[in-house]
Amino acid sequence: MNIGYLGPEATFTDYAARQLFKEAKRIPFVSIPECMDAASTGEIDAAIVPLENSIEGSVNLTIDYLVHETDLQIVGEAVVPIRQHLLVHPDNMEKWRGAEQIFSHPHALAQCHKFLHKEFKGIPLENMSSTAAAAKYIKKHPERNIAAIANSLAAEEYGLVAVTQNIHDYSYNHTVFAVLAKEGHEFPMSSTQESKTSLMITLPSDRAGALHQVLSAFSWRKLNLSKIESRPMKTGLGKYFFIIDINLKMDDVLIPGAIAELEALGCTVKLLGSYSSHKV
Ligand SMILES: O=C(O)C(=O)Cc1ccccc1
Repeated sequence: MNIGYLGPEATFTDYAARQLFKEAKRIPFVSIPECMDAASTGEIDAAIVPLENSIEGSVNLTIDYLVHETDLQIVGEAVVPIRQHLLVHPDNMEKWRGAEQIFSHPHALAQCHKFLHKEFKGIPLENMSSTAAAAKYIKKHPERNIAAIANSLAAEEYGLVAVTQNIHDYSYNHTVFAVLAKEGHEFPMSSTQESKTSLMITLPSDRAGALHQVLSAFSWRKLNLSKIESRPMKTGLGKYFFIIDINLKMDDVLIPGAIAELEALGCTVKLLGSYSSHKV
């Protein structure tokens, strides 16, 4: 089995892939859309990409690409603890406090905002496609006094030194990674914790109380929701769709009943996936 992930080697996504798919061949991609496209075309069996972080919120690129650009479904998710460290080239380990630029994925920079504000005020931050891409760049440029924010796997992989550990601003820092595949793909994944069903819902336009009616379709069936999030439709200001997560695997009665009720209200409903969540 071939699993694509946001690379290069030693990203947090790579760590999630290693934990979930111990036997699979892992293939790195330079961006989330490229990884998802490869799953759509069948080049890989599944894509694993970051979906949501407990400090920074949703990875909008993943949600928007999933909804607007692909036919993929969510077939599983992994919840991974995230520890961010400041990594430098061994040549620079004595002078890292004078680093002139700090590189990382935008989510990682945001997770360490307070640390950066305190220790590196005014120092330029550079967005990279992933934390490991930042670490790889630092490895290639020993002549520059620069640093990356990345994990200990990346420190090992790229021969860097973690000069300050656990620099994320809140000790509870977890990211959810989604496993995406074409409809009908079943994945053997171990240690199931809980089940979820994710729906994308578009409301009928300009109807007072439409969202209230949507929520009541779940509420009177006692369907527990774990997430409701709105994202722009990208067709005009004020036009949004909703992502709703139900804490239950797709069944024969309750969820189909709720979907039928929503459609009768004039909503459009798309199943994004019904899957298991794994704590790794
Ligand atoms: O850049 C990475 O290592 C990723 O896998 C994306 C990411 C970035 C920051 C926190 C969690 C995941």
